[in-house]
Amino acid sequence: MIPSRLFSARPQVMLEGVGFWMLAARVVPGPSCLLLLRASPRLLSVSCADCTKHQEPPRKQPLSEKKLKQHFVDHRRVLVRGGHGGNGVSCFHSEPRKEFGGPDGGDGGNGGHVVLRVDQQVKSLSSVLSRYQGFDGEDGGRKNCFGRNGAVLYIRVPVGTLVKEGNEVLADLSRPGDEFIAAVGGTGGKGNRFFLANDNRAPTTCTPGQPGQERVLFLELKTVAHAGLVGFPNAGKSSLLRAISNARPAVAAYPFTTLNPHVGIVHYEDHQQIAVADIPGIIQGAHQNRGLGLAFLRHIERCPFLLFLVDLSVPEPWTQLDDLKYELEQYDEGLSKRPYTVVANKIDLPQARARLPQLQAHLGQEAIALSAATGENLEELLLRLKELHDHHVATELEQGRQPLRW
Ligand SMILES: Nc1nc2c(ncn2[C@@H]2O[C@H](COP(=O)(O)OP(=O)(O)OP(=O)(O)O)[C@@H](O)[C@H]2O)c(=O)[nH]1
Ligand SMILES: [Mg+2]
Repeated sequence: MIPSRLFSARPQVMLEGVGFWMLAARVVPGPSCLLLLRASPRLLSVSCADCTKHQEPPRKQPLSEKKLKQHFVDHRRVLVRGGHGGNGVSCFHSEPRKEFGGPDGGDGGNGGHVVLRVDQQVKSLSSVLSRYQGFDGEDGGRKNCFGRNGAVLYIRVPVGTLVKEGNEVLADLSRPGDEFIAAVGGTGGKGNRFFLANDNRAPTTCTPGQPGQERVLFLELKTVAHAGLVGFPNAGKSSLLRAISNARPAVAAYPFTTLNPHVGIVHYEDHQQIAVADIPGIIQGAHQNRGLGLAFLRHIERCPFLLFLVDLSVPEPWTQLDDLKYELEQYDEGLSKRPYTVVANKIDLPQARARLPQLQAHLGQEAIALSAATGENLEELLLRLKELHDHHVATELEQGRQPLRW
């Protein structure tokens, strides 16, 4: 028996449906409004007060897959340069009756660092520019005035950004709020006051500010999620993600509809959130660059557990699992050995339902049979997802690591 209060994915979907019907009822013009429209065409431009009062502001349309594709960037080459240090100043204090007041040139301020900072609101590297120049430090001034330090320049990057210089990995920004100093600001120069010594009471020396550090970094995004959805094209990965989460990847009856990874969050009643990543479909021979190749598999490298989605509507569906595992192994050894569960989709189709016992027999294990389209048996998947998540949390804590939190 499955406790119905454990998760809230279906009620949410139903609530959305209720919202839609309420909205539809409101925008239908009332009879008085129709009368007005028929009576005088000139009144058409004047909206009915009754209707406008209840009309809701137009909702923001979700981005289509095509637009997301334009905006989704998962690697970037960036030139970063720290701010230049301010120059030290050489000058002497002088006032009436104190003609030789000594050196009073202040130091220049330090140049500002350029810092990469993880921001959960940022979903891709598309907002990252190709070059960044940090803020310069201010020059020193008279009367021992020190220049102001350059402010830190923050570059906002998504969770899961890998920072590389050449082949060396410098940082792995996998948690919200993580920061990495990409380029250090130059130090400020010294004013002549700094060089005052017993044997030199009137130094004229001052030093210029140092240029900031400059380097070329390669940023690579590896999506961070708890579960990775792996399956052949058209298996229904995006449909399933839409059914269990608030993500809205495009769904269509042709292969390779999804070209970029999408992350959806499954909300449970105990406020637990599990992130599920839908990645483009894999086909046989993907490791030889067939289909979309395997480059996008980096997006499931960070998923501690996997959901293998098998399409029951095609003959011999069990071969899909072997092929998927093989391709994953080709990409990264051990990837297919992560904790996983097999999900058999499209159970609503009669021929698919008939293949289920055969699939179970071939796999030698239970597969979760469901329908992403009708929502049948989604509860079992949600429970299994929670189990996998709890297991992941327990093993991470056992090994003294912090489990991934969303
Ligand atoms: N009958 C039935 N059709 C489904 C079900 N799930 C998905 N489909 C259909 O299968 C087709 C492919 O669905 P998608 O969700 O786009 O499949 P995908 O795995 O994301 O495909 P790619 O993005 O190309 O890899 C669509 O026409 C869906 O309507 C299901 O449970 N039952
Ligand atoms: Mg898809």
